[in-house]
Amino acid sequence: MTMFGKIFSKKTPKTDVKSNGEALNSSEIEQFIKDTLSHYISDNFPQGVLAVCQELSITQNKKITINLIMPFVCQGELDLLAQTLSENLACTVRIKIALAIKPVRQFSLGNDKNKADQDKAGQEGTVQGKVANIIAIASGKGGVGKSTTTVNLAYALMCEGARVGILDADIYGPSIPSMLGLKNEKPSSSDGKLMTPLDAKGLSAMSIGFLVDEADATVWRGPMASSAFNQLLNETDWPELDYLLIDMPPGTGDIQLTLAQKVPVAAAVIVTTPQDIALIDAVKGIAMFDKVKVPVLGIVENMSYHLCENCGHQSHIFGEAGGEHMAHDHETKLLGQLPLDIAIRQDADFGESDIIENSAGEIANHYRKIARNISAQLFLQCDIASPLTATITTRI
Ligand SMILES: Nc1ncnc2c1ncn2[C@@H]1O[C@H](COP(=O)(O)OP(=O)(O)OP(=O)(O)O)[C@@H](O)[C@H]1O
Repeated sequence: MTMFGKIFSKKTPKTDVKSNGEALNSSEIEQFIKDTLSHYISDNFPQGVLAVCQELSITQNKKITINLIMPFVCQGELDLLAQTLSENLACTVRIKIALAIKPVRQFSLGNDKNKADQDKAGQEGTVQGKVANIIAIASGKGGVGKSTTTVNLAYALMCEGARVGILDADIYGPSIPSMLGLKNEKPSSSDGKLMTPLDAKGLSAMSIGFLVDEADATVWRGPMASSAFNQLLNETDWPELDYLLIDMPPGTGDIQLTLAQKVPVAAAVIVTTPQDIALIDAVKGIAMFDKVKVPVLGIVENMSYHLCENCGHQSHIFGEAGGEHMAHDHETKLLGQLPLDIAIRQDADFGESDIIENSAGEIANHYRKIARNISAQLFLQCDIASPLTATITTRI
């Protein structure tokens, strides 16, 4: 299996001049750009960029700007392609991406109660009408860094240009408020019916932790927890969002199964560490989503290695390549690996975000790459317009 992020780009000739020494004219430059875009192959562009691009326009002045409308986040990846084009054309080339992210699934939930919830949500213009795609972030085992990863992936998707919300479904240990720097904050309501989500550096956030004391929530039994969660999801006045990430409670018991069934989830992502006991529970997580027919996009291996700040040595504290083997054995993708890094722990503890402060930094790059893989795989694996599942028409 290939590790995500490797780019398999077909070589294009260095070509600011023709073989006879003449400079390329503007239509030759345009053709060269289109050829490069269609021949660029990576895990997220298995059939090139043009196969998934919805609109392309090119402006040529002193600089060249390529405007693309895309169905998933990819700015960080295509910035690298713009660099290659700049070198090849001996001129500054920028790729500007506008996103047109559509819901990959339509829902008609089975039982009457769910249907009623859904209708109510639809009428009130909340989750069904406003949120394009809900992605559940789950882990079989507790403490593997699921909440930390959810928060950072939400910021990373935002850095890539998406409109993102986060919903803390970890009813028994809502840690998202403090990770977002919103501890002790309360949501308001403009109409006395729907709650306005809190804003965390541009993310729309909702958590049971905003509404009740942590100690009160921990004693809730299944139905109470599940109805509290439904309220959070459907009685929040979500703005228009491309993605709503749900931080699921750890485990694969009844509560998790009920949530996975009740929520109109487009797909799930499993977070694990490379440790054997975490992997065994992560497999249970995959099985749980299979049971309720929610596609699993892949797994994120957290705390994969620690990089010594002094000598740069990589140590695999929780074992090596466990996530990769598991993904292979269960025919899913390894969406990426994250280091065990003190800065990640400190940001989570202090409610800060290096991803927002330093969006081109090393930590941001790790999360942004995984965020792009999630967004692309959701489109490629689940959307009817995906070139892997259907033929699409490209408008150029
Ligand atoms: N990549 C990382 N590097 C360093 N510390 C991390 C990393 N990921 C998570 N942590 C730290 O590990 C601890 C557990 O993380 P977190 O609360 O996100 O786990 P969880 O799986 O959501 O836990 P729970 O099962 O309680 O919901 C936290 O202190 C967090 O700061």
